[in-house]
Amino acid sequence: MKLIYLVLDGVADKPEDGPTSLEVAKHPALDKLAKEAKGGLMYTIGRGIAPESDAAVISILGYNPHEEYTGRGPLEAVGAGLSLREGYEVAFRANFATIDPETRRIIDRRCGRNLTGEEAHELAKALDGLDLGVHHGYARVVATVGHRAVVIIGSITHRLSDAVDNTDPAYAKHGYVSVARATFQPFVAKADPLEDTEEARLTAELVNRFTEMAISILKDHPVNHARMREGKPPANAILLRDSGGRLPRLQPIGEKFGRRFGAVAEMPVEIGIARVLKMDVEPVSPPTNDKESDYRIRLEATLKLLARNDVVYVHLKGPDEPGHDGDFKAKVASIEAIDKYYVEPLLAEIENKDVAVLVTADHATPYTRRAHTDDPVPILYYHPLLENDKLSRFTERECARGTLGIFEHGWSMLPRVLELL
Ligand SMILES: O=C(O)[C@H](O)COP(=O)(O)O
Repeated sequence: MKLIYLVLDGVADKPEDGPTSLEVAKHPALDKLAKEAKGGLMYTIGRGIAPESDAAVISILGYNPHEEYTGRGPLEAVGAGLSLREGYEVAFRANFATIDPETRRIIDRRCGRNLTGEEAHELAKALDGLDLGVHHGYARVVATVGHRAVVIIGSITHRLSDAVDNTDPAYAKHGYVSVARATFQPFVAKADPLEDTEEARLTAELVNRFTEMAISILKDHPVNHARMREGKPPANAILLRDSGGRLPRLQPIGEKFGRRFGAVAEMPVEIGIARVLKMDVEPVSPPTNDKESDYRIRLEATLKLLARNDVVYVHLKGPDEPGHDGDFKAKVASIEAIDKYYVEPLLAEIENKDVAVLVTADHATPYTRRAHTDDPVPILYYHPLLENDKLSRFTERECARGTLGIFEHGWSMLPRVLELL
């Protein structure tokens, strides 16, 4: 039996806050699957942890991120095609953001979510290769998707350390796992060294210099003048988080589970994870406004990978962004689009074939909270030969009734599912 492992980024909400997006959305294909599936719930890393996607995805692919993990930065970097000079470079996930340059108050961490690829590319070009003026320090900057970028802080001569704090106040760094803060002071933070070493002090100094230099360069950049003329928020700062100095050394997933794994990934961090785990990666273009075409491309990639692999991991970003934006209607619409343009034709393709389907999320992004939370996510496991749980729909509350029970840690879920395959 083969397996399609579908992850809907941030699809879960907080049922205590009222009807969830999954409850309100019309998703007949997911519901059809639910009626023939087993259900369950999962804390993707553990209770009390509101994870970012990077550590959560590592976890739900069967790896305990508390054991061997090195942060999101290096994964974003490898997903964007960059490599790191270990010991002398530290990679960060970055956001172009809108701030008040006088007070450093953050107005929008994602500069209106309307930064185009070309704009981001131009802005990154203005910062890439920057000489930081001390310790032979430099910065490499590459724009990825929308307001997202990768920043690498390096030194030609001095060893650096990834033990430095985020300048993005929305996430708290707990070792290598960053956790979304429910509330935070909206100011560009100073990067503090997180250990008492010369390397960490020096890295923090370079990060802070880069942040200041970037603010003064971006302020007068023609892209920002044009954006302001159009009434759009300028991308006049760059916030850093999730430092890491090397890739995690994880056993390739094919070797770990004795099966061939393929991956359809839209965003650099998931592409990076799939590369690190040596999956057969079929990168697809980043999400656009044409959902019908986006999901057709993703379905074609899934079927191509299914022909030559045992498990295909598919990560769809869809519901996460409207969850962050607190946009309930858009979150509902994104679930409906996935159902109509991806799940429904997928089910038609695999009908009467030996293919099981697992559907879940990497974390909850409740539209009521506008951030990731530690709520458990629903799991639906359809296997044509297994007894089903008589669930009526794919929702948080329905899946909670399922016989798979509650997984306390995401990393124990995939081994269990593969055991049942
Ligand atoms: O969209 C992303 O890249 C992340 O999932 C959320 O990150 P953000 O809080 O910086 O938008």
